[in-house]
Amino acid sequence: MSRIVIALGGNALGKTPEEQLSLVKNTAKPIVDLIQDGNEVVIAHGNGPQVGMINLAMEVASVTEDAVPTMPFPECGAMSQGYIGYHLQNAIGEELSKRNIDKPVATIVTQVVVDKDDEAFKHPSKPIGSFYTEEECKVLRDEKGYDMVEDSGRGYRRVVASPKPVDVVEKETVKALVEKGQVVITVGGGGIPVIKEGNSLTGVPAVIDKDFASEKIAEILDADYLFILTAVDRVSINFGKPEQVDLEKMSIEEAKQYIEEKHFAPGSMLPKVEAAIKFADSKAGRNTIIASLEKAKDALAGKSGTKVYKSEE
Ligand SMILES: Nc1ncnc2c1ncn2[C@@H]1O[C@H](COP(=O)(O)OP(=O)(O)O)[C@@H](O)[C@H]1O
Ligand SMILES: NC(=O)OP(=O)(O)O
Repeated sequence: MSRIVIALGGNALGKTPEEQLSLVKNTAKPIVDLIQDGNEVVIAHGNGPQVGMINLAMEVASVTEDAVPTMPFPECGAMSQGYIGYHLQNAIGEELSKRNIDKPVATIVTQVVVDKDDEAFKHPSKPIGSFYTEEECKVLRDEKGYDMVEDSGRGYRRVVASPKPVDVVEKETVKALVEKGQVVITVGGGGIPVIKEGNSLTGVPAVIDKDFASEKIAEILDADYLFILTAVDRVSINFGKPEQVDLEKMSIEEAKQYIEEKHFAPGSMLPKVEAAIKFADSKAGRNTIIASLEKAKDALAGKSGTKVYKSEE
């Protein structure tokens, strides 16, 4: 039996409520496979498209409707956790019931402490929401003051600050539930970023990378594995080129070398590999596996995915 923290990527959730409701039924299956095999599973997920959608909807509505107040960004992050968690916990609960596994599933609204002096606040880098044309991008920049960037030839997207996670506020609650054998969904969307001053926590307008937040909760829970589940079966070098090589494993040293050689795209594979290195390096026996959602069970058996490990093991 292993304790596994799973970070779910965008392909597990889709972009619209209808798409999400349908996709999470498939997402639940490989997760429940791991639970059925006796593993303790904790689930984290992204929220880039969802928090962008919620924030934009609230902004538009607050301008056009007197009855709708301006909704601060951290509250939009909290809404995204609730909305995604609601779909995920029901889908996982249903899949568990179908297999006659009696286990409660719950989503914890989770806050993650960040450093108010994190340099990331000066350099917005995390893409959220939809893709826009160049003309739409200009309108959003001028009228809403959004920071916009071109995203890998796919169009323009809004970017917000993405500070690193320092601590998880609700960690004792998560630990207690995991110890009781319950399935927990936590640090959704990387957690609601908060700054701690004295006894108070204040939300800040930012989106923490879910791969880094998943790594943080995996360390806190002393997990055996961090599973970063995405749309590709393995991490590659020379990705998308004729000489592409899909990797079964890489040591921390090799991974760092590949980062220097720029094999991993910033904002997509790079944070996953960085989170993988951090977890594998944090304590002997801890491994990260970057794999596809569908092949999570094969990845645990060493038949799929890319394992990132400490070389002396
Ligand atoms: N070196 C690489 N190896 C494998 N995939 C890569 C690499 N560089 C970029 N990618 C792309 O990164 C994607 C994963 O990033 P992204 O879609 O942002 O993740 P998420 O699943 O968290 O939403 C893969 O599906 C792939 O298209
Ligand atoms: N919070 C976060 O990392 O979201 P995405 O995975 O959707 O970018």
